[in-house]
Amino acid sequence: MAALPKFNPHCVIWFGRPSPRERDMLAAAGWRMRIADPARDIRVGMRGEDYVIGLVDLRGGETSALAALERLVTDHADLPLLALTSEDTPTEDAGVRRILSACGERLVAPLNPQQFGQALSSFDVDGTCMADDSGMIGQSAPMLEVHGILHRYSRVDLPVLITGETGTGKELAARALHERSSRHRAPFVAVNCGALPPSLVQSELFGHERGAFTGASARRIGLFESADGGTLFLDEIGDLPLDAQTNLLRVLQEGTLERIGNSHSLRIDVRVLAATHVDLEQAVASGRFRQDLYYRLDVLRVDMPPLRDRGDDIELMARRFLEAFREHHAVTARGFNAAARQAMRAHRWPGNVRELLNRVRRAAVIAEQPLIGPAELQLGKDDGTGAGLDHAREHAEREAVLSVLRETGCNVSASARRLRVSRVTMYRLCRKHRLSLAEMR
Ligand SMILES: Nc1ncnc2c1ncn2[C@@H]1O[C@H](COP(=O)(O)OP(=O)(O)OP(=O)(O)O)[C@@H](O)[C@H]1O
Repeated sequence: MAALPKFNPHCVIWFGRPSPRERDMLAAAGWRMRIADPARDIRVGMRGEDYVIGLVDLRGGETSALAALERLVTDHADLPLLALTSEDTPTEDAGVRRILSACGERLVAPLNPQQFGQALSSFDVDGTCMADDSGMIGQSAPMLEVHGILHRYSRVDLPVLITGETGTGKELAARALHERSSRHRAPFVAVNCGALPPSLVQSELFGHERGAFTGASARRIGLFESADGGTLFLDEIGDLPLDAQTNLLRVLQEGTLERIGNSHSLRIDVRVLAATHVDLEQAVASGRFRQDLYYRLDVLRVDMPPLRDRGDDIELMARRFLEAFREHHAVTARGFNAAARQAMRAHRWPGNVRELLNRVRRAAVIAEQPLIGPAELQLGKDDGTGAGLDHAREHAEREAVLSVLRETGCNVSASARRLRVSRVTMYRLCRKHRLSLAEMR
């Protein structure tokens, strides 16, 4: 069980019906429990020095209980809340979404003692849920979906393909999968396939014997062997040369590998997670990626949503990034003004979370006032209105180009005719909005 919060005594108020196993789990972890009927018993809060967390049990999803739970989260905005859902929770229901977004963290039944302990201990002294162990922040609907998927996928040992634009947190998602899995005590090894020199990829991944090739002066253990018992994360898998793809396929099919210069097969127990920001189906079609390997890797898939689709998470993350930066640096900035918040909402974030992190850090360094404005974030004019309108126009233009390209199957002449622009302008618009015709076709 993970370390529990330092507060003592600590109590979980369970709004719903815990099972005997769940009661035992809490008791074993040293937590007291109070069971409350959300429809009747909603007077909760701190008693003396008690540290109280509310657990909103959304299993079952009966309408009357949901309405009471929604009232509860509204009336107790100060109470740190944890949501518990199951597969039958109507997560698309607007009321359920409101409840989930008010909760710092969501757990999916059946509860596992370790994840439960970690979730409880992730509440800080102010009762704010920080992030899970992997550091993944986000409570928007697309991120709640990702958390749910990661939770389900962490319980099995199959490969996972993680897709998404650059900087959306694919590596973080891979770490979360590892940390929530039964392999979490064994190594997590991450490798960027695109950064490995093609001539060394095989020996980096699978290792080599002394004298296997010129320059191999000693035996070398490959990354697969280093990750034995744990997880190997292959980032930018689309960049893996074809010969290495063949060997990777063999490891996935047979669970064995051979070091270069040694024909002896080694049995290996590694869960492979792979990520890509390019369209692998396109790479298969153009012969750059083995189809059989693609099918092996694409058993389970996680699509990381772009930051621009994550709503309030943008501001939440910006605040957290600023807080984290302030812990180690003496800076004046301690928040964001309304115009900065508006500019952040309007920006399209092509570099996603990495871009947000960098803009916040830079702004924290240069800001001379306690509240950061759009200028420090380099997001347009300080009044916010101009920035918002410009971005809205850009956004509308991109959406128009994208939708006409989709309708015409990326036919440039037909798209140009529909938008009443020349073909040259059509190409210019695609470049401007970073729409790759090759990848979209
Ligand atoms: N949900 C999140 N909460 C907090 N930090 C995040 C989140 N998502 C991403 N980050 C941070 O953003 C940065 C980029 O994340 P990461 O490297 O996982 O993205 P990626 O999709 O793997 O990028 P690339 O495609 O360039 O390899 C990292 O510093 C990471 O810690």
